[in-house]
Amino acid sequence: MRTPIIAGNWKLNMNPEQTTEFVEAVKAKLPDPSKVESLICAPAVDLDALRKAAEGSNLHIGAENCYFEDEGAFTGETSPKVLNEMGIDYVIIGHSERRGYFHETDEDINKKAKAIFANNMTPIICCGESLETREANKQEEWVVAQIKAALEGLTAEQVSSLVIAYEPIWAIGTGKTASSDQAEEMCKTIRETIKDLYNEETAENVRIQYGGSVKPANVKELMSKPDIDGGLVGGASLDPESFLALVNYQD
Ligand SMILES: O=C[C@H](O)COP(=O)(O)O
Repeated sequence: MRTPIIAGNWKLNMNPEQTTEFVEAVKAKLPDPSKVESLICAPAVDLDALRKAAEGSNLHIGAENCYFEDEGAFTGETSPKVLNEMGIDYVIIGHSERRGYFHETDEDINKKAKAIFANNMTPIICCGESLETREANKQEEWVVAQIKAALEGLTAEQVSSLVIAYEPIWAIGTGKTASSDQAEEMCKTIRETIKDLYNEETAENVRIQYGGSVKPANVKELMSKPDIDGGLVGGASLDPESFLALVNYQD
């Protein structure tokens, strides 16, 4: 049985003071973690404040990116080793904004996934097609290729424990959500791909989120789909009331 996971991705928003205020506002009202896992992924500069504020609560904490080397001459990068030492649980990798603006490749994403596992954290691997790819009806082959490349060389045990976020680029920050049927269709395809690459047990264990204009008004409908195990939420995760409505969607 997969535990749903609702994650906020704050992107380049919030400072340490706002982070502390946000956590203070939500931490007593988060759902039982056996029912829904609540997670905030924050900019690296806010992670220390996030960890301190979330201590003793049901809030998991994540980073939005990391490098694939633990240390060395890599100016400006974030070490997965240090993220683990800081008590970070999850790291988002392969977000379309990283792929697009920062030229992150499938190969980088695969190396990052391995580095995150080597440092005892869990990757959230993002995938998703552009509007152009969807209009050409090539979205399945696109996403399947991204998944195969990201998982290259990972064990069934590792894949069972990780999270995949399907985020169609045309639905991110646009207010245009994929329909719950479109989201389900791709999440099912991803699960079938993992079954083909590994086995049924691994496919049943892996958690797959949908991301792209998820908000309190549509979360319940999306979460009612059998292959959607959570949401990766940008804009609607920045407000404490909205975040609480998302994580408490079962109430
Ligand atoms: O990682 C989150 C996604 O990019 C979705 O962002 P959004 O909820 O603002 O559309």
